[in-house]
Amino acid sequence: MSGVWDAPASRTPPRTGGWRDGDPAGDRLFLDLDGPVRLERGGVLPGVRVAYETWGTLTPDGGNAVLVEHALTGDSHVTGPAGPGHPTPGWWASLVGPGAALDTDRFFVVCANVLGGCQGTTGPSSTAPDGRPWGSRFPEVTVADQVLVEAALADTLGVRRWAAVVGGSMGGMRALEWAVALPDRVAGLFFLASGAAATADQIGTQTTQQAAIRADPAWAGGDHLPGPGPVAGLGVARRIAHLTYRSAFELEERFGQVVQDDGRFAVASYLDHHADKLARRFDAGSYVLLTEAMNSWDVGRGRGGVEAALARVTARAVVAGVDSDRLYPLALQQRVADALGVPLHVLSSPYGHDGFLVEAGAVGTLLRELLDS
Ligand SMILES: CC(=O)SCCNC(=O)CCNC(=O)[C@H](O)C(C)(C)COP(=O)(O)OP(=O)(O)OC[C@H]1O[C@@H](n2cnc3c(N)ncnc32)[C@H](O)[C@@H]1OP(=O)(O)O
Ligand SMILES: N[C@@H](CCO)C(=O)O
Repeated sequence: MSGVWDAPASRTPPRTGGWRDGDPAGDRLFLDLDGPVRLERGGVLPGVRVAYETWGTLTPDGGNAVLVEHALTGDSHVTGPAGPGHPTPGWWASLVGPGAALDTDRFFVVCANVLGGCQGTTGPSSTAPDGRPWGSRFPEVTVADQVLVEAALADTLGVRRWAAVVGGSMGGMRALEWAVALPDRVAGLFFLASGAAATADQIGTQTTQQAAIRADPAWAGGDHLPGPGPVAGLGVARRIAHLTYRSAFELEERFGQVVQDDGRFAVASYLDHHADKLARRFDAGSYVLLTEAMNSWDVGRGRGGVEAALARVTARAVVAGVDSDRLYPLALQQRVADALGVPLHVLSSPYGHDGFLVEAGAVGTLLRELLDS
């Protein structure tokens, strides 16, 4: 397996939590992992900080834990209002809580900001040992590296085997990597709107988004000065990405050729809005790093190919996709379902790839199916 931890976690927090930063209103917990952390592509990090949140209570045997994996611009905040450390309200807010699909009366739910992210876990905007941001010096990371960091978190929390690992989109990649790399630690797998390996179409749109960021003079080769940074480039990247996240049908129904009073096409105004919102809350360095991790995603790398890798999975699996998803079309989930010998669940939705976030009710029904089986 790629990526090796040379040292155990430097802190052993109590089972239901780690240490908090100075903000008493913050609901994130933190774990510091000592390095050196050797990454799949050859880079080394001297240590990694992991920001995470938990809901519910871990049972003494550690068997009721569910790991939720966020997507590209998500973070640890699955549920709850926006607040310190998480600029958006919970992205699957209705799915976690007492009586919810991820029922916190039964399950201990965990979500961590991904390695390379910008909401508390070590990433390009974090401070390197020399006191300056990592910036362009941050090493390339892969999905396998991200899962190994999460495995160290699981060890520290006292979770030997997850009741389920759950994720959509980029989160689905980490969920699948968990089930393949560490099959004895995953009892249930929920794989949604994702694929087993990056497609040329995904790599094409993601490298185009990266080019938009790099074309912004404020990118400064990945070492932008403190301040807003390459917000214009990041905004263009988000506009391109957001179009891939929604369906042509939905955009046509909502916006058509309508021109607003301010002279902008309504659809352009909508994309401007999403661009502005992301540029205010997300680091361009993390955006480039994480899209590159997605570009290099191939669960079959070094394992004899996708089907051979998926043959390692022992978890009960629920595999689902969205019928209008043009970025992660159903054929990608069908391949995973076939290899795992399970049916493909198709969510019917006009919202395209973002259906994995918007159609929370249907997602919850499938989650219950997995967790109650
Ligand atoms: C797994 C993860 O964690 S990924 C992170 C998820 N969160 C994000 O990506 C945050 C960005 N938001 C989104 O991507 C989407 O809003 C989703 C997927 C979360 C939800 O989708 P929807 O509920 O369908 O929202 P939609 O895409 O219609 O956007 C609504 C916003 O567009 C704005 N909007 C709609 N039409 C227009 C227009 N013509 N001009 C300007 N703004 C417009 C609305 O005012 C609303 O703004 P607000 O979000 O600031 O309140
Ligand atoms: N809206 C999601 C889509 C990517 O899966 C995000 O920004 O993370």
